[in-house]
Amino acid sequence: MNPLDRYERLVDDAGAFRDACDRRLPSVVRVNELRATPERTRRALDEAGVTYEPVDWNDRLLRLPDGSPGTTWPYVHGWLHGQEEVSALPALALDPDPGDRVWDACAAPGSKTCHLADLMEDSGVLIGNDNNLGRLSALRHNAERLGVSNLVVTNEDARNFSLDSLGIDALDGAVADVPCSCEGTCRKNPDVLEKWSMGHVESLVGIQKGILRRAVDLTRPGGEVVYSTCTFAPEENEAVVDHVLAGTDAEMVAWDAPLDTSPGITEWEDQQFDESLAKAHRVYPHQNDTGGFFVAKLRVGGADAATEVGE
Ligand SMILES: C[S@@+](CC[C@H](N)C(=O)[O-])C[C@H]1O[C@@H](n2cnc3c(N)ncnc32)[C@H](O)[C@@H]1O
Repeated sequence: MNPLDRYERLVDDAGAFRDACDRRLPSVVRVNELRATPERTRRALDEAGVTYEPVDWNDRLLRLPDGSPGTTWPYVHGWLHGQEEVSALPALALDPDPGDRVWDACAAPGSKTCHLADLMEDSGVLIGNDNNLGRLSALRHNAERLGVSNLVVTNEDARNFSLDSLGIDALDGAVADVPCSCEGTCRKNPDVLEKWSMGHVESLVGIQKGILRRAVDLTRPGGEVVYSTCTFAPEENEAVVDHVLAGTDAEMVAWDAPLDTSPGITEWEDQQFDESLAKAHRVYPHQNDTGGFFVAKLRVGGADAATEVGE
């Protein structure tokens, strides 16, 4: 079975959705402002003869029609980081402040961690965690090349993560960019569709719920948690967030995504989800010529939450 068949009834234009899923994904880089401004970086690319096109919804992102930037000197010097356009959404959604204490629960190889560090102006404390030691070396390499110095790297199962050894009582924010069935990456890895099974989806759901729940539990009242996946499967998206909303005092937060998206769904097969799941964003490949993505932003509640966020 091709899992994309399941989503044709969710999208506005099933033909355009399927066509986009069959097309190759454009190569994209993010300008790392810890090293250089977007203007200076564009000038360096001009000097190096690298062709680029601006991404209309974010001037820190550039499309490279001729492919990978890996051998250009602005890349080697950490002015650029190759990452999918939609992969910029979690850090933009969390929008951390300089000085914040932020946890990236599933951080490797570090695209979102390094973007968070950029938005935090390399200050505060950023904890990049992943349970896969091999992938953590890529995170460390990326952080070093991009000049990130506010990062603590940890190698734990995010479901049992503790802040005790870090001397931090609670987080200001967290990103849970969880392991998923990766359907939305089919434009660069068509294999994901061939290997897809409902059993695999079901095996991920418990892990996803555990990681998001831990992120909520570690975050202070009024702090925010972003949950993201690169899959379309509602079982891994709305159903996971719905489960955590029901078991905690966290609430969905409306967030204006800077590109075309569809709202999160509130029913799927025989399941109903909280109406507030409509505040989540689904990104389908044909909407912006990107990969597929899901992002939900939650605010942690509790007695102090309203005053903490100045409401
Ligand atoms: C979608 S990838 C993260 C990509 C990363 N956020 C980035 O932008 O570069 C999911 C990651 O979760 C990690 N992972 C899987 N199960 C985990 C767990 N229980 N605790 C922590 N990390 C986990 C995987 O090793 C993988 O690196």
